[in-house]
Amino acid sequence: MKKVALIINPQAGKCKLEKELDKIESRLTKAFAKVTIYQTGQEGDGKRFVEQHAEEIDLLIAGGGDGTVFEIMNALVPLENRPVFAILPGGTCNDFSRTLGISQKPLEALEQIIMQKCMHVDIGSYHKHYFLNFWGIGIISKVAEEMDDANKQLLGRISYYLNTSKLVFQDKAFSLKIRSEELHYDEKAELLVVGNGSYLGGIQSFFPHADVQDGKFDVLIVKEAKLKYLKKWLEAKIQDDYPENEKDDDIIYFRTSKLEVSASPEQNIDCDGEFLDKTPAIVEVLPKHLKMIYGEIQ
Ligand SMILES: Nc1ncnc2c1ncn2[C@@H]1O[C@H](COP(=O)(O)OP(=O)(O)OP(=O)(O)O)[C@@H](O)[C@H]1O
Repeated sequence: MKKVALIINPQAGKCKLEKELDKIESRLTKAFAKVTIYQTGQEGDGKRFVEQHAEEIDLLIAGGGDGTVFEIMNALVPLENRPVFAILPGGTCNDFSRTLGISQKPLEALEQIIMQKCMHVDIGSYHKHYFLNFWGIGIISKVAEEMDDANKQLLGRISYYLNTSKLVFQDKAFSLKIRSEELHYDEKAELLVVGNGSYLGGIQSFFPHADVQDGKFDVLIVKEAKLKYLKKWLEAKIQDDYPENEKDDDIIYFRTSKLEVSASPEQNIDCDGEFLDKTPAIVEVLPKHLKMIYGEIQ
C-alpha cells in the first residue's frame, strides 16, 4: 500500500490522538510513500473527505472515537472502490477496534496498522445506514439517551453498566415483531440487540464469541430485563462465556443474516451509539464488505 490518508478528529477522547500527532505523522511518512493527514473541524468533515478522496487511496485510517469511526465508515461502505480501512482508536470505547484486536495505545495501534494484516469483515446495514458493532432498540437506546456527559467522562465505559442497572427497574416493555428465516417473534420485549462485533460500551459483553466474517448477526431478545440478567451479562464477561439460555424463556438468542423488525409503540434505533431513525426497519448483513486491518484477535 502506497497512498495513505489519516482522518483524525483532534477533539476526540480529550485530544488523545492530537497529543501524539507529530509522532504519528513521522511514523506514517517513514512507512508509506504518500501520506495525507486531514484534521476534522466539525461533524460532517470526515464524510466529505471520504466522498472526495477515498477512491484514490490504498489505505484509509479513521483516528478518533466511535462517533468519528461511524461517520467515516458510513461514507466508505457505499463506495464502489473502497480502500483498506483501519481504526486508530482515540475515544472512550473504540468498540470495533477492540473486536479486531487493535491496541488501545495509539502508537502501538499505529504499528499494527503499518504491519497491514488485513481481513474482510461483515458490516450491518439498515435503510442505507451502516454499523460495525450493534443495532438495538429498547433499554439499550435508553441507556445512551439517559447517560449524562459528566458520568461518561468520569467513569468511561463503566457508566454504561451503571445506567443499565438503573434502567432494569423501570418498565420499558413494548410489542416486538421480528420476521427472519430463523425466528418469528410476536410478543412483548424490553430489549433487542443485533450484534456484529463482540464489544459494546468497551466491554466484551453480549456476544464474546461474535465472528465478524461469518455473514451472521448474533441476536438477543430480552423479554423482561430483570436485574439477574445484568448479573448474567457481567458474569458472562468475566467467564468469557455467553449464558446459554435455552432453559431461560425470558431470553432468546439466535443468529441470522437478515431480520425485519417492528415495534409498538415505535422505538428509537441505536446504531453503534448513534440515533438516526425509529422502527420499523430491515436489518441486514453485508458479508465481508470491508477489508480492514486487524491486530491480535483472541
Ligand atoms: N474537530 C471536531 N470538533 C468537534 N467535533 C468533531 C470534530 N471532528 C469530528 N467531530 C464529531 O464529534 C463527534 C464525536 O466524536 P468521537 O465519538 O470520535 O469522539 P468522542 O466523543 O471523544 O469519543 P467517544 O464517543 O468514544 O467518547 C463525531 O460525531 C464527529 O463527527
